[in-house]
Amino acid sequence: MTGLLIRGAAMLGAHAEDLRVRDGLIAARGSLSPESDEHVIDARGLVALPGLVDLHTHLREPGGEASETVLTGTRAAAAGGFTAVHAMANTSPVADTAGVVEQVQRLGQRHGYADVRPVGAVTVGLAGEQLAEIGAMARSEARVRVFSDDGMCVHDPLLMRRALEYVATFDGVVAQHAQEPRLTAGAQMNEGVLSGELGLAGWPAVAEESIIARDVLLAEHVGARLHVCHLSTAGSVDVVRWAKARGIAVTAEVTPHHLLLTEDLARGYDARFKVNPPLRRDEDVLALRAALADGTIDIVATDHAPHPVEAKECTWAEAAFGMVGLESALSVVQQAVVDTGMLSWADVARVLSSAPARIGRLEGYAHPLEIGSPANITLLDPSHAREWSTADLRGRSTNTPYTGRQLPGRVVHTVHRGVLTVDDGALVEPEAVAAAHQEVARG
Ligand SMILES: NC(=O)N[C@@H](CC(=O)O)C(=O)O
Repeated sequence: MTGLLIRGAAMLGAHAEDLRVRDGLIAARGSLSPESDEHVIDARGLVALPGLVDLHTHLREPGGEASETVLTGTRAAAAGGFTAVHAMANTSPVADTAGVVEQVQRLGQRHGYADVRPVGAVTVGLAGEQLAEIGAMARSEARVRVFSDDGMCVHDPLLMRRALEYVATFDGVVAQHAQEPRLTAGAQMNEGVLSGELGLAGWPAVAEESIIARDVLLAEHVGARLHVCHLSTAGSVDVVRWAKARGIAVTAEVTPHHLLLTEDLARGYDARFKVNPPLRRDEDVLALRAALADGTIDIVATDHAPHPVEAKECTWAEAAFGMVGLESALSVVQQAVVDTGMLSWADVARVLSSAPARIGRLEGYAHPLEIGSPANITLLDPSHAREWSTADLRGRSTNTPYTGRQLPGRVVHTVHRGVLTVDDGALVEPEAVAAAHQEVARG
């Protein structure tokens, strides 16, 4: 089989068409008849989206292979409809040299489930004391464009200024984890009445908002691009809205979980709901949804943060921060903002594919589903609904916050560079994915 014919999918949720995939590209659209060497996919009733792009994934390799690897994480990505992920730098060793980022990128290429774009650390060892080899990572084979100490905030204003100045020279971006460390020492959950009631140290909204306010001003001062990771408060939305109105080159992301879940889930002290930044209040969730709808927030990014069972099945205070999110992202977005009428499927294509690709300077996603574009395609069934369980996960860790929840939508097929990675809801085996990529490469 050298090509694919996808029949009758609703393009970006609008009118139905057939799509022909050849040599890794979208070759034709319209009303098409199958050719003898084509694999035909009946996609009637399915929505066709461009392959999803995650700007914020923790793949854990090297060093954290007990929680996730590049292979298991990209399989989880494919299952969730993603064809590209940006791999965060908080690995062990930290991705702060050209050697580590090249290693991560090559692992992604070898497995073939999704493009893996390494994120480079801003500071050596994420320690916040000395700039990492930013230029070497940018010039490396991995061509790093996104730099982040995610998990840690670049809190020293001078280092942040220097990092912004540096990345501006090659059109890179600093993705800031906005968390003032002094205001969040020992913090366990959102600061408010509930944290007092539960006896858990509070994490004030101002710890996030004050860093964003400082950094948008620094970005303006030096004329650089700033990206703000995982916005979680209504106040952060206000600051970003103000900065954009002023013409500052800032972009912002929200996670699926911050669009759906609130701090009330901490009541049971179940550490599956412990995450950085913490789940906030209803008002924050509504402000984040509205900001995504009006464009103040540019993208949805998963912050997929796998952890081993022992890091979550312990007391709240001892547990690690983080939730897995690649497999559930599209369903949670559908529930929070599509089924509520705030975003169309074309908007979803923007916030989960073309906009994150643009921020990461990733090519091939600018013209979703257009003829001549790389064939990165996600086909989903939005009418499907199911009770979420750990059986829905494809990565190595099970720390999902959605177990027992009704979630809509199901990824039925994922096509990465012309190769099926998910077929009829099931992951395609690694050997078959590798062989199909070789066939595409041979033309
Ligand atoms: N988002 C999370 O809750 N966890 C992240 C890093 C972080 O603490 O931000 C992780 O790497 O586990």
